[in-house]
Amino acid sequence: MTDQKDTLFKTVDALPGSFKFDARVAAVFEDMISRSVPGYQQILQLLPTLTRTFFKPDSTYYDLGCSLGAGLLAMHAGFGERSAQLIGVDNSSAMLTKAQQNLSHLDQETLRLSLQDLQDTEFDRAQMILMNFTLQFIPLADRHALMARVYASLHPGGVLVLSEKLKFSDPHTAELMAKIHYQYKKDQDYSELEISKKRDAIEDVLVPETLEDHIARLHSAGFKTVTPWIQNLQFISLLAVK
Ligand SMILES: Nc1ncnc2c1ncn2[C@@H]1O[C@H](C[S@+](CC[C@H]([NH3+])C(=O)[O-])CC(=O)[O-])[C@@H](O)[C@H]1O
Ligand SMILES: O=C(O)C(=O)Cc1ccccc1
Repeated sequence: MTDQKDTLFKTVDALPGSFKFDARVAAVFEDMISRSVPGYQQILQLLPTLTRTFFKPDSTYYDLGCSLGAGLLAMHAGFGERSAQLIGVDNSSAMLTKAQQNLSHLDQETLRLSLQDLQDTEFDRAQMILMNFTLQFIPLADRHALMARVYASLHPGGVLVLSEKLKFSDPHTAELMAKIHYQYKKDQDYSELEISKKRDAIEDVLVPETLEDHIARLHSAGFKTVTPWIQNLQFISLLAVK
């Protein structure tokens, strides 16, 4: 996947809560998420291994909020020579157009991309469902119902991979993590102005929750085994097995 450097907030004015997954974001998204989310590449690197661990021939692998298709590509790498189906869902046409290009080498039996709101998506039976930093954009009140439908769609023994930005209930921990993440962004060549504009733009659009709230929701949706498998600062990835 090729991509431009993310200079969006060097030029764009950021009104509070104005962040959208439009064409300007899609054009720089790979660079944006890699330079903003420590450990994003690590998750993608481990996904083929996870896919092989849970692989079930001819079953379905979802990426909900698939953006440019990075997670679909990583799961496909885990298929090896074996056949299975990938379904990517995203409600941003700018993202999905680029995903189509990035995944154009996959045939129609292997890949389906669906331009849809997750809230309106009916899920087929699946072996693995990836939600890599997507639930955080779903309205809080709708999250439980969505996770209950995700649980219902999985085969017994199937796995949900849920990656999210965390909120911390202890203010000292919250401040510490925010401080290191701020430095991380500066180290990635974002200016202080770019960082503060992005923070304003995603306010109330990306709504993080605590680890405890995520774990409690996953258990109440029915998952028996729920565990973090990767964490970098406030960016965590959980495994939930049915
Ligand atoms: N209601 C919704 N329905 C469908 N899609 C949605 C919805 N809300 C948001 N999205 C989509 O969810 C994606 C979230 S980005 C995921 C990164 C990717 N998983 C990756 O591994 O590269 C994460 C981030 O930007 O932090 C965007 O493409 C939105 O259009
Ligand atoms: O930039 C941030 O602070 C984030 O929380 C990550 C992010 C990455 C891509 C789009 C929106 C938020």
